[in-house]
Amino acid sequence: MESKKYKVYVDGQAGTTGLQINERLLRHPFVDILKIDEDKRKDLATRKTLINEADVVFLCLPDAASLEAVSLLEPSNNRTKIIDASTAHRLHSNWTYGIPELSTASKEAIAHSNRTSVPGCYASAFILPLYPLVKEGLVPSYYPITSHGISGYSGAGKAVIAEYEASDCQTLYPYHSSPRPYALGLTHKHIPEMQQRVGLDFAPIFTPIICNYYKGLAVATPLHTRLLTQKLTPQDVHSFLAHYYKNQNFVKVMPFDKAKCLDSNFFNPIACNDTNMAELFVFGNDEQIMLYTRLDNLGKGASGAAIQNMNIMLGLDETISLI
Ligand SMILES: NC(=O)C1=CN([C@@H]2O[C@H](COP(=O)(O)OP(=O)(O)OC[C@H]3O[C@@H](n4cnc5c(N)ncnc54)[C@H](OP(=O)(O)O)[C@@H]3O)[C@@H](O)[C@H]2O)C=CC1
Ligand SMILES: CC(=O)N[C@@H](CCC(=O)OP(=O)(O)O)C(=O)O
Repeated sequence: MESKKYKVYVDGQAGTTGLQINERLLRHPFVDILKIDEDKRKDLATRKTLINEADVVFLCLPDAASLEAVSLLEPSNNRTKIIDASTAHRLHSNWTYGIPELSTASKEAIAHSNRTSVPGCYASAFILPLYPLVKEGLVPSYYPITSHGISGYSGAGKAVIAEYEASDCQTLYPYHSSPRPYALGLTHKHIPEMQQRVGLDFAPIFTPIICNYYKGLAVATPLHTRLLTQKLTPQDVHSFLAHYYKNQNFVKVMPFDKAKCLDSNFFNPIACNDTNMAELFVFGNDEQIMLYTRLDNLGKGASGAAIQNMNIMLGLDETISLI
């Protein structure tokens, strides 16, 4: 099976996510990349031909363009598999949500799917520790979750990258040098998938912060131990998560010992950069717990996750071209 070469087209291949997917495809032994000419990147007819010729299509586009790309599939085309990096299909019942580590059923669903949505970068980091805790009833579904995230500026796409990297950035955007909280209307676009995929009764209060470094993301979610369904210490929660994810290639629960996972008492949000890992941490005391996840927003937060999902959808080893 693994000797077959699959034709892969990346729609949006000049964007941040598209370029990163392309890098990983170039070292993938079982794919041939279908290229689009630079001047045809937004030409509907050319995109339609490539989309229908491909075995696998990655959509690395704004939401509206992703919806349009799906509409370009010929009605008779049951062969082409689509992996969408945008927000457009993440809550769609005909699409599979691409976090294979959540359960055996999640991975099976991806393996049998022709349509997979790559989760949001903050959403992946939020869902990974909370999903098993809610599923097992340790965190009640009615818990009023509050969470915050920090991300390098590459998460915001090429227009914002250009702002941060402009030679006159200091003059044009004097506030870009400091961390900038945003989405303070509490309607960040990842909140619906966070709530739905974890199975929370209430939308989490989630606030992200964009910072002046290129990539690397961390999401922190505090819990009061007295609001859990049973008496649990941070160490109990750590042991539970470590057991839950013990067989995963790309999700790792890090040592409970702070001396082993902090950098001189500081949490380092860039330590997963250039990997496809999501690393989970549990901190706290008898009263309060802090869940932390870090990942590369361009790796497990986007392009790495997209390739991992493709590997699973094609029945290949999920780690190909990712380690
Ligand atoms: N950056 C990240 O960390 C993550 C991004 N995502 C999501 O992935 C998607 C892509 O994001 P990102 O790569 O950051 O965005 P970018 O803005 O960097 O790239 C988007 C690309 O899509 C192209 N494009 C826009 N409209 C069309 C169209 N109608 N037809 C063909 N191409 C089009 C753009 O062209 P042009 O170059 O001409 O502008 C650009 O190259 C988004 O939905 C984003 O939310 C998901 C996870 C993480
Ligand atoms: C730093 C930054 O701006 N990050 C982006 C999220 C990146 C991402 O995951 O986008 P998708 O939901 O399209 O996958 C944001 O908050 O909008």
